[in-house]
Amino acid sequence: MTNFSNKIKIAILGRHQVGKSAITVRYLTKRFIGEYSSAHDFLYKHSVNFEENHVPVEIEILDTCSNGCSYDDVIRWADSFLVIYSIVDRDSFHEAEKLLKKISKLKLPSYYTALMLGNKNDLEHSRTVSVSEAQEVSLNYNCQFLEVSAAESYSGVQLAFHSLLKETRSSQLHRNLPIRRKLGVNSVSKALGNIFGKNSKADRKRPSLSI
Ligand SMILES: Nc1nc2c(ncn2[C@@H]2O[C@H](COP(=O)(O)OP(=O)(O)OP(=O)(O)O)[C@@H](O)[C@H]2O)c(=O)[nH]1
Repeated sequence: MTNFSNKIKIAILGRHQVGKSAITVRYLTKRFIGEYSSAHDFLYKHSVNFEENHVPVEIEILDTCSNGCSYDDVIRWADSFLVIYSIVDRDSFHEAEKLLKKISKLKLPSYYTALMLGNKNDLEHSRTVSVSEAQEVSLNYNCQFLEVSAAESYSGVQLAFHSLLKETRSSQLHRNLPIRRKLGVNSVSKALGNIFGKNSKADRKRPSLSI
């Protein structure tokens, strides 16, 4: 049995007015609320079932208020990050990229997961950030990418949170496996050997794939 913490800490980051609170509250209550007080950070504690085995996982979501703070403490605190920009605000996209850069520097060498989320895609007519450039940034920082509208769709917001949570969960599980059970080079090589028949008598002369 593993004895690691059954908790995931998510930080919601992004420029002011991109919809950080709208997305957080939409996920937690399924409702879209147009205006929020944004003078303080809010920490929400919640229990969710997003895995096939239906074991509830404790999550903490920190909805930050973008008051010009550096976020350093928040970045050190969190295991995973929802980095939000608005598809109608280019500055917020550049800020999301800067935040991903900062997270990757501050979290090294520890593992973290991140999802870059373009919000307000109901405002397609005013779009200033294309999907392809956002995809490129997400590839550069090895994070997931999605676009949603907190105003129009609960399911998109739920998908974003659950994709992030699933990735975070599987990385936690993998890191807590005993070393000999992790899929190392040897076991990858062995698995490929099985697939390509390296170990079967009939195929011994087949060129083997070495890693
Ligand atoms: N059209 C549209 N408006 C949205 C959407 N999500 C949020 N908004 C609006 O955007 C504004 C900012 O939303 P907030 O959730 O307060 O944004 P925030 O990032 O938490 O703001 P700060 O705390 O000030 O940084 C509000 O007027 C929301 O109603 C969306 O998906 N579509």
